[in-house]
Amino acid sequence: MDRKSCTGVVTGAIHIPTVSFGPKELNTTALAEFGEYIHSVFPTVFKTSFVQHEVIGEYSHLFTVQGSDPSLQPYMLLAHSDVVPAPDEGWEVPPFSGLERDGFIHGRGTLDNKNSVMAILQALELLLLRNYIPRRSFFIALGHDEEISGHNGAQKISALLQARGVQLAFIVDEGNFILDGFIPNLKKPFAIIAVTEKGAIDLMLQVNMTPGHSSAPPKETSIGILAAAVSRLEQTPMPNMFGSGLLKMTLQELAHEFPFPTNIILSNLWLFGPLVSRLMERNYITNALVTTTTALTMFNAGVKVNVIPPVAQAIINFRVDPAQTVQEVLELVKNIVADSRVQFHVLSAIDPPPVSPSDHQALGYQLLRQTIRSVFPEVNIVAPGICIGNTDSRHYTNLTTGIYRFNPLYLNPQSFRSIHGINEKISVRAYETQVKFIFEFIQNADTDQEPVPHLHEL
Ligand SMILES: CCCCCCCC/C=C\CCCCCCCC(=O)N[C@@H](CC(C)C)C(=O)O
Ligand SMILES: [Zn+2]
Ligand SMILES: [Zn+2]
Repeated sequence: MDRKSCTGVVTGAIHIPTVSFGPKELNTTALAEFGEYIHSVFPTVFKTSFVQHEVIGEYSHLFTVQGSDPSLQPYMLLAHSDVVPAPDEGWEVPPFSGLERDGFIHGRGTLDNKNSVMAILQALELLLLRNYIPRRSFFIALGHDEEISGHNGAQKISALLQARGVQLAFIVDEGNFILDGFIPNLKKPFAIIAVTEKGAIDLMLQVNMTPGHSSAPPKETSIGILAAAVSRLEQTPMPNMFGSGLLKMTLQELAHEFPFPTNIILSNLWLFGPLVSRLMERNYITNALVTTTTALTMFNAGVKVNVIPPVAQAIINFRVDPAQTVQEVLELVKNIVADSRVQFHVLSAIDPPPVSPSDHQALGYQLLRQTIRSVFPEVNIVAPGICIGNTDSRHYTNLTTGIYRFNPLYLNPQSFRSIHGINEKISVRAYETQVKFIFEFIQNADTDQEPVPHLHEL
C-alpha cells in the first residue's frame, strides 16, 4: 500500500458521519456504510481463511484471527467507530471532510477513535499481504456505540465471548497517550499506559414544588432549591485521593526526568505528598487525576415565563476516583446536598475497574512497553497510570485481568482539547507511526516469553 492510499483510507473513514447523538440515537445509515467501507478498503482481512468476521449488535465488528499455536492464550485489540457530534462552527475545515492539508488529516474521529479502527485493520491487512500467520490468536473488537456507553456493541461482544468460554491474556484499548507538554518543567514526552480508569455516575437531582402564578411567588421555587443544591456540589470538592497509590507510582517513575528541586520532591512523596497533591488540584487536568470530579452537565426547568415550575431537574456526571466506590460517592453527595426536598435518581453507575498488573510478568503491559521502546526510541519513560475518561474496555473485565488503555500517539494539551472539541486532527506521520506500532505489536505478541525476531519494514 503506498503512502497516499495509506492516509486515503482514513480520509474516507472520517467522511462517514458515524455520530452517536445520545442514548439510542445513532446514525445507523452511516454505521452500515462504515461496515461496507472497511470491507472495501481492507479486502485481504475479509477474505483470509483464518480471519473470521462477525457483525454484533447490528453495527459492531468482531474479527477472530486464528493463530497457529493453540497453547498461547489469545488477546484482543479494541477501538470504536462512532464519534461525538461536531457542529461546523469553529472548525478550520468541515469536521466530516477528512481533508488532508499541511501534513494533517482533519476531522471528527481522527484521534477518537477512527484512527485506531483504521490503523488496526491496516496493520493486519499489511501483515496478511506479506503472508504473515500469527502464532498467538487474537480478536479485534470494533464497537459502534462507545460514545453512548457501549451497551449494544462492547457489552454484547463481551457476553458472546464469555458464552464461548474465551479468556484473554490481555486487552489493549484507547485511553492514554504519549503525553507532551502537560507538566510545566518537564520538556520530555512520556508514555502513560492506563492500568485502570475512573468509574462514572450519572445522577439526576429533582425537586418538585407546587406550581402557581408567578405574580405571587413562594419564598423558594424548585429552580432555586435545585440551583442551590448543585451549587453546593460544585463548590465542595470530593476528597483528594492522591495518597492511595497508583498516581504516586506514576510520579515516582517520572521523578528523575525533572530538574532540581522537583526531582527531589517527587522522589520523596512520603514527605512532600501533601504539597504535590495540593498543587495537582490547581490544574483542571491534573485535578482529575487526584479526585472524583463533579461536572454539572444538564439543567432543565420551567415551561412558561409566568408559571412557577412544578419540577426542576439537573444531571451531574461524576468520574469516580479508582480509590473510591460509587456507593461512597453517593453517600458524600447526599451529605453535601443535605436537603430532603432534593430527590436522587441514579441514571447509570459503574465502579472503577480493578487495577491491571504492570509488573515484569504482565504480558500485555510488557509488550506495550517493548513496542513503545522500539517505535518511539526517544521516549525514555513508560509508566502505569489512570485514564480519566471511560472506555469500552470496562465491559470486558469478565474476560481478563490485564486491561491496558494506550494510543501510540503523541498528545499535547491543544490536541487533548480537540478530542470531543473542535479542530480534531492527526498528522499523517502520527497515523503512519500508529500503523507501524500495531504492525510490530502483533508480531511481538507472538512471543511465549522472549521477543521473537520480526519484520520492521511496512
Ligand atoms: C502526571 C500525568 C499527567 C497526565 C495528564 C492526563 C492527560 C489526559 C490524557 C488523555 C485522556 C484522554 C481520555 C480519552 C478517552 C476518553 C474516551 C471517551 O470519550 N469516553 C467517553 C465514554 C462515555 C461512556 C460516553 C467518556 O465520556 O469518557
Ligand atoms: Zn473514544
Ligand atoms: Zn470519545
